[in-house]
Amino acid sequence: MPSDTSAPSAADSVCVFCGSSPGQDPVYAEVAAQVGGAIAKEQWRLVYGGGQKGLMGTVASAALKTSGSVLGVIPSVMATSSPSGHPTTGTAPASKEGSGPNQLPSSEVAQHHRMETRVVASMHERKALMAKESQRGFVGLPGGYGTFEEVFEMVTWSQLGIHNLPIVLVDVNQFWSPLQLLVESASKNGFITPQGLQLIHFVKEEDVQNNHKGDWGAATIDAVKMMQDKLKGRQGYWKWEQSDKAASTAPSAVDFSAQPTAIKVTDLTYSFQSDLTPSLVDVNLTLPQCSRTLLIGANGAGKSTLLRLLAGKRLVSTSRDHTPVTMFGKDVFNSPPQGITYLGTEWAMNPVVRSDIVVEDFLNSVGGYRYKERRDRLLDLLDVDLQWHMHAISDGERRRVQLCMGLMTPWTVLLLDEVTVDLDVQVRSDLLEFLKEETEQRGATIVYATHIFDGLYDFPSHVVHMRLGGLVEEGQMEAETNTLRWPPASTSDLSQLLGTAPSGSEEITKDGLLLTLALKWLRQDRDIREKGEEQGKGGKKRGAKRSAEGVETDSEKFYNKYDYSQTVMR
Ligand SMILES: Nc1ncnc2c1ncn2[C@@H]1O[C@H](COP(=O)(O)OP(=O)(O)OP(=O)(O)O)[C@@H](O)[C@H]1O
Repeated sequence: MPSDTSAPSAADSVCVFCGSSPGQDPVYAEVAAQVGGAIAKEQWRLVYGGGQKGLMGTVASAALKTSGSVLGVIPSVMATSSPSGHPTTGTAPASKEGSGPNQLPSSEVAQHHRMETRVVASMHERKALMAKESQRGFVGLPGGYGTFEEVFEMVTWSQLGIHNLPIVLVDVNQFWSPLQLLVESASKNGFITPQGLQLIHFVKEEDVQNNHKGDWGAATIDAVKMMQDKLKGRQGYWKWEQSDKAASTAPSAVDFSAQPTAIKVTDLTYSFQSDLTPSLVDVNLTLPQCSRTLLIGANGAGKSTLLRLLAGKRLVSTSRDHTPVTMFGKDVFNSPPQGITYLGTEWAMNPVVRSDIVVEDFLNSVGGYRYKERRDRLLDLLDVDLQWHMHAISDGERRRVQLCMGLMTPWTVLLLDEVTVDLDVQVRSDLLEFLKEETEQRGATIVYATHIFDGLYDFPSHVVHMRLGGLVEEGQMEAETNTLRWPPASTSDLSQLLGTAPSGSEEITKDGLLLTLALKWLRQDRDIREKGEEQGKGGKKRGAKRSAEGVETDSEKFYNKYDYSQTVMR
């Protein structure tokens, strides 16, 4: 067992979800006790819902009686009171489920650090903490709605590839069998893939009797181990043990509310020509200094237009009391602040940068010698050869020269429009790291539009979804900025954002999450656009035109008009 002075780690902990009622049949309590005892015997720590009553109390007491170690996690509204030394929000107890902290620990148990109860603010926090502290997996004993919900959230996280831990349901009295049937039926009906069926293991009476001499605890431990082996190598990016540390050092932990506003867009509507549908409609956006904002949207959503307007490349009509686009409080067109760098794809099309110029001369001509240290760092990072001739290099190499040139002079705001598209993955990854460092160390601000989401998960601090020239309101959008903070604060926020995993995609890597989210948004965007077109809003219907029967289609008209072979025949 764990020593008296050091608490057992999450790596050797298993989480048990169960009811706070005992159930009608005494067999439930017997089995809960067997499971609690077996976990302790295995020298694993039990993580559970922190309550005193019902199966919760039984499983915890059994683990402690077997000299096990227990961590209870209980929301403050469920705790009748908190033991001294436990954090509490001071909320009055609202539920009878709790009183866990009153019952446990007994002084003897507490002295030996075998029982710890953490009082948390909400049910969401409880689940997240229980999951984080349980890297052996999750066991479901009988219970009610709360237990179902906890079990299913863990299954969903597993399906999304957020974790790769076993989920084992103890089917005493065939308690979970109706659910097993439901899951099988969902699979037969094509809602759960065959791999999805493998995510849950049911411990069956027959197995317990035949192979474990009627000991449900031993059978459960074996099932967890068997599932661990089976799931080895499967995706599960969430490093629970590092998540606190990561959260405290991650740039997303920057208190953006304390940062000055770098970019402010207020009620911005913009048309390229007065008779054209506006390319931007009523855009409102506030981006704090040090932020890295990712613009996500379909082709034509307005990303480039917004970036160009931010760069002051086009005039936006202003009035005395309305300046739609400002940076650090200044009108970007009429009194642009120093240090705005815009890098777009059009640069590479300019004949000048395709002429026979040596890269070294080219960089010197734009003042590269003034920032020698930055220039050299970028030359290394972007793997640029100073002796290249601009007319005799590949598109990707030309892009690297552009980036080197554009990034040499220290900038305060960087606007990137798809310029990483033709970089190889190594250079792109190193570049993103460099850009991140620039925001963290120099307080620079970045807005980045791209359609490539590989390797991008850790990059943005804010995400903006654009559709048909406007910003789309997303679930957990921050009111002050009109953006989605990234990465999501918790795994439940993330799963809420993603909704269900797209069919056929059992495992989504950490990297794949942004792509999954973008795909979901873009599909919704297309549906909405098409519905608008059908209703005569938002332009003509795109795609092939199919006419009603007997009516000549455009392509038939064209064919009949220009079918020269028939003309020749005649
Ligand atoms: N020079 C222009 N003149 C007229 N309309 C334009 C012009 N440039 C863009 N648009 C229109 O403005 C809208 C937004 O285009 P924009 O280039 O900003 O989209 P985007 O989100 O950057 O797309 P992509 O992902 O393809 O780069 C589109 O409907 C487009 O047709």
